[in-house]
Amino acid sequence: MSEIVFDAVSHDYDGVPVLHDVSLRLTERRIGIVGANGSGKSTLARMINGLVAPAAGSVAVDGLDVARRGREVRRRVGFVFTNPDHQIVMPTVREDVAFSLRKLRLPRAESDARVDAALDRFGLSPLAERPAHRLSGGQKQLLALAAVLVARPAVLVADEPTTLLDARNARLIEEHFAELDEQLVMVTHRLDAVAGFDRVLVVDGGRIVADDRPAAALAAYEARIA
Ligand SMILES: Nc1ncnc2c1ncn2[C@@H]1O[C@H](COP(=O)(O)OP(=O)(O)OP(=O)(O)O)[C@@H](O)[C@H]1O
Repeated sequence: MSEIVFDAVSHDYDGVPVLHDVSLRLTERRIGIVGANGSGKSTLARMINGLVAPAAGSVAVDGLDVARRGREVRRRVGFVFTNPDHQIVMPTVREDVAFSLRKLRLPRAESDARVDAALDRFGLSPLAERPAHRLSGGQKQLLALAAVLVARPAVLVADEPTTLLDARNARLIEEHFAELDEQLVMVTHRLDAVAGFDRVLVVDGGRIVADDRPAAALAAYEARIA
């Protein structure tokens, strides 16, 4: 597994503090981040691949400082957004998955094989030639996942990947996440989704207020919101 290290990280947006002196070392395979709206979860998640640069402190992935070695870090860390429309960039499903490989300059046959395998892994092969923007919400999120994982990141960060989905699709996507071999850091409001994870962080007011195995962390969270 990769080692994700937050060292004394604080952050503010336009002078409004949102994270306060967060230090963490994340090495587990499946890590959940839960907490109230506006508590700082997305900001924390986005720092792992440099979408947000900390105002103070530093974040490193496998010893690579995210602020200085962003390109290398982003090769290791894939990111899945809440809204898949924000990351679908090509007209068809197949083209969108293939687009993720463009920078790797792989031989055509290898690139085709990897795209086929990624489509197959998420049940998208029958939709390969369909316009990506006409997929259902659940299918779009599967496409976003396929398009990120085809590049073989070591770590996947997902920021509320099921929030826009109906209950059935949310469960389907969560099942896919649960089966991933890649290291996963997932922000979610669906507490059931992280119950089987290795570690759960509870964020409140920009601080990590619980950091434990799921049962203990979720009990601490529920006690706070009761
Ligand atoms: N780009 C931004 N500019 C200004 N303020 C921001 C920005 N992004 C987030 N914030 C603010 O920072 C705080 C933390 O936001 P963040 O998105 O990290 O929280 P969150 O825990 O993920 O919330 P939610 O569960 O609602 O998605 C909030 O008060 C939010 O309004």
